Amino acid sequence: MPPVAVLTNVALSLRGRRVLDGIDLILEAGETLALLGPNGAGKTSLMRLVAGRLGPEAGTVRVGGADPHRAGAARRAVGWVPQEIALYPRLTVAENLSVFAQLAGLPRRERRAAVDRALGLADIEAVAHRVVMTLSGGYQRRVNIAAGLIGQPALVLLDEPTNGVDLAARAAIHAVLHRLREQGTAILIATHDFPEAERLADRVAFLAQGRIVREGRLADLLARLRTGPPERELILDAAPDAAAEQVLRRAGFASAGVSGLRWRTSERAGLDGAALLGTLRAQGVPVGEVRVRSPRLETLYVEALRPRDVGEAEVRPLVASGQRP
Ligand SMILES: Nc1ncnc2c1ncn2[C@@H]1O[C@H](COP(=O)(O)OP(=O)(O)OP(=O)(O)O)[C@@H](O)[C@H]1O
Repeated sequence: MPPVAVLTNVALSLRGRRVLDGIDLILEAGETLALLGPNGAGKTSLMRLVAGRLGPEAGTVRVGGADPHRAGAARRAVGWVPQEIALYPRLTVAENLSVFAQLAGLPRRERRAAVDRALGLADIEAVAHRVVMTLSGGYQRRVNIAAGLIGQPALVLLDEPTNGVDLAARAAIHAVLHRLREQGTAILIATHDFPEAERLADRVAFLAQGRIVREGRLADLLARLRTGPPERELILDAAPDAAAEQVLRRAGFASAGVSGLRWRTSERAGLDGAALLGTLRAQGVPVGEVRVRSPRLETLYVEALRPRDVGEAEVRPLVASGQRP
């Protein structure tokens, strides 16, 4: 099956500033790709290109072989779920979906079935006749997703769909994404939530300053990482004083929480646990326990975004200021 979306050497500038550069990305039919990156990295901009809301400054974007910025059919193959709730607050859920069905160009006779299908996929039939503004934030998010699914798109783009929702709503949204995946829909999801990306994604791409700095199948990336030395996590008996903190930092540890009691290696140094415990204690660090931690997506992300030595630089600063003002 041909890929759903292909981006080739894409560049984009907004108000004279380069926000994406050299983007090559392929999304296969039915796969879920998680886009991770710091604020301002360009995730939303990349999705807007795939949705055809923007055209690239250089390179090409293709959805189902056509340019979504110019071809309506390609645009309609993409369901866009924006980060903010984009619904009519005074209309009911079903009325909202009906409006979105009309906007998606569905003929009148097909709209009712499309609304029912989207209600079912998002598991929100129970609130179909509730006015949107009376719903909880979690339900509004699910309606927002249902609106993006109304035209049965081959590819759905979700921009931080679980941002700010409680655990129950998050689980409900994940269930929607699993259903979509089961029916063969390709999904591109921007998220800051590592466990979410691990749970949902087949592939991940890390974006930093407008460039993809690492991309691959999640299982392959993690497997490669796990062949290296394990990460170490220290549990301290007491918060370290300034001297102990210095020892920890020199040994490559970083604090992993606000209490100051948990520290992790960023270097993944190969020292054995007992030796590490002895060495740190001898230098006045109140270590209670050394744990082995299996490297996770977060480890990959930190590694991928770490500034490289000159000459090895994969992450080239693209714009002088880099981040949002
Ligand atoms: N309409 C716009 N005009 C000018 N600059 C913009 C516009 N929209 C975004 N930008 C800039 O483009 C860069 C990328 O922004 P984008 O929203 O794509 O990043 P992001 O990775 O989605 O960030 P976040 O995680 O905060 O949502 C940022 O520097 C941002 O300030």
